[in-house]
Amino acid sequence: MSACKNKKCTSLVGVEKGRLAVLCSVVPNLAATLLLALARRRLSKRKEGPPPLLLAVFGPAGCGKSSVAAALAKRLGLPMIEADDHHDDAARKKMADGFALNDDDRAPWLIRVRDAVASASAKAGGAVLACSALKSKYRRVLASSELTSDMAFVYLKTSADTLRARVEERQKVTGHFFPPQLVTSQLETLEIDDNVAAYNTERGAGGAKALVEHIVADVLALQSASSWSAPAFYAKVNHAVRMA
Ligand SMILES: Nc1ncnc2c1ncn2[C@@H]1O[C@H](COP(=O)(O)OP(=O)(O)OP(=O)(O)O)[C@@H](O)[C@H]1O
Ligand SMILES: O=C(O)[C@H](O)[C@@H](O)[C@H](O)[C@H](O)CO
Repeated sequence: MSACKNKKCTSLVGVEKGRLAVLCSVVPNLAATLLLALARRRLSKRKEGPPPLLLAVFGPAGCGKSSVAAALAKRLGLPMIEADDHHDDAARKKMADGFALNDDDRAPWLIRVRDAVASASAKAGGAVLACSALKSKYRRVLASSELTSDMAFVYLKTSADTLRARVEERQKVTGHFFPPQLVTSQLETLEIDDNVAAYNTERGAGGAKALVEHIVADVLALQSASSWSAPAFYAKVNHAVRMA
């Protein structure tokens, strides 16, 4: 049996080298045909409409991600996904008992959250997520499926004192499971890189409501110029303090 002579084909084979070589000997130019079909599918998907608007509001406990994500979702007419709803009982108990989650605890949870966002976004053409997503690699997991790859990350920058005060107050008032003593570990775990749009939650008057309007204005400005994308969003906000 002769091996496939198509150069593109040899670059495609990888795992299925043997089987694809056999197929290519039967169907001439199979690899080129497959590549063309794939490119056409991608193109037709893009032509169907604007890319989904996927925002992930993230940061340590108490930064306001649940409040801000809920208001953003309402304002933008999109579903909201709350990552806390996807923690299993063991993880909730661990945190309630005063122990921080580690990478292993968070790994399956991040996949569940990613998949929930993907399915909500596929139905609604976008979604707003509230998720701690403290490390860069956690954010990469959230954006790791085809349907979530356009996810834009909104970081709510908040001082340690404010975080502690908000989490303490919330626990007193609502009996929320997350204890204030875990705020330190949240801050130690937090990693901020260039792939985020950072908003300061403590500057200016108007609290969470005004903050949401700033975020919406930035997003809509890019959308109305047909230039919405996560990198364009980061460049526009560029870590600037938006609550001046
Ligand atoms: N910008 C803000 N200004 C003042 N208070 C705020 C602001 N954002 C949120 N809060 C208050 O802080 C508390 C924590 O907010 P929220 O539950 O939204 O935070 P979170 O980041 O989702 O926390 P967690 O991840 O622990 O659930 C709430 O009582 C909320 O009303
Ligand atoms: O990654 C984590 O450590 C968790 O997601 C926490 O951030 C909590 O669930 C949340 O803050 C409580 O609401």
